Amino acid sequence: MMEMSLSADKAYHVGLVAYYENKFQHAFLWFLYTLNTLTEYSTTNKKDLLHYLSLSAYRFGSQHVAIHFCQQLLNLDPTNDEVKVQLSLYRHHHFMRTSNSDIFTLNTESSKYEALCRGEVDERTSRRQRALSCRYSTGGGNPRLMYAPVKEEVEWDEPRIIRYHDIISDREIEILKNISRPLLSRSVTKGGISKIRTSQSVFLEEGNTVVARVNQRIANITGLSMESAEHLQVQNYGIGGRYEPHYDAEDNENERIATFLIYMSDVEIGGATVFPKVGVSLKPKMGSAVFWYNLHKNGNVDLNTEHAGCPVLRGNKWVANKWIHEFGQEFRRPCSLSYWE
Ligand SMILES: O=C(O)CCC(=O)C(=O)O
Ligand SMILES: [Fe+2]
Repeated sequence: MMEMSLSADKAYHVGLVAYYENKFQHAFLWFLYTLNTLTEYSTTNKKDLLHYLSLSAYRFGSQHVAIHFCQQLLNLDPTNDEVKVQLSLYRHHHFMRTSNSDIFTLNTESSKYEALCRGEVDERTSRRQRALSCRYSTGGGNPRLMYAPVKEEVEWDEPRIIRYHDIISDREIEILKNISRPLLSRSVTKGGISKIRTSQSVFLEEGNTVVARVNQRIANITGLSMESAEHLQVQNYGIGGRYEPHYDAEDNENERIATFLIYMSDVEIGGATVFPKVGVSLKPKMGSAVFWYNLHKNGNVDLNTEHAGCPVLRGNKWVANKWIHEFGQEFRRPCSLSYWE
């Protein structure tokens, strides 16, 4: 196998991107890699690199590391007054205490999410595995599914996450992609365009027969009313595209009671849907869908349903979201007054 390693210049570039996204610990580690792999052929300027090494250490809260690299910069450029000022600032500045001042060990708040995305966590212990099962389902006796039951697999017990296999054909997927492509635009979150959600998406209205058919199928499978559901949202992620940990629902009236997420592609590497609070990772499988309730029966957000779409590392990811709301489900998923459910 060919040995692949990232050049110093490319690593420097990655470091800069991380730095300007305020991910200082990541940035620092990329800059450190750059420093260790720098050769006479590299175009990266060593002074710039040392400057960013000290800055990212400073921003991360590691005073001695910031001073160390600032000192190295001064050795290389002894007459630079700006660096002298910087160094004295570092020496006298009151540093913010961070939860982890060991800069070499990645330990950020999002570490569980990242570890899940790297495939390093699997909470599916054998005890837990035994609680999981698969079966053919008729959506609770829905006549439309009596002779064509769907393959249902329990992916997780709490929160209950169900995977439905082969619920949409390759042909239907192709049609949905084709009608979406010219309409896609940068996805937004509640606050508008955001670095935490880097994908393109479009809401598709029911006018198209395939869209209407897919919506009807979701109603059949889940047994829920589509009365207050949002339009089907097709979403496409390119390389690096992701959606960082978030909840689909908030504490408002008529919230997103459930999410039905259809995978319209496989992803070669990356792109899993992960639930950091419980440690579950769902691999996109074209033609399958996953379903979960975002709300407890008492209407509160189920805090374990926090989830993310991991960065796509290789390939291209297509999904379609159907967000189903509370209104209309009163008799289909009765509410509970209990604090616990
Ligand atoms: O792409 C995924 O795997 C998750 C998408 C998601 O969570 C969303 O769009 O709300
Ligand atoms: Fe989501």
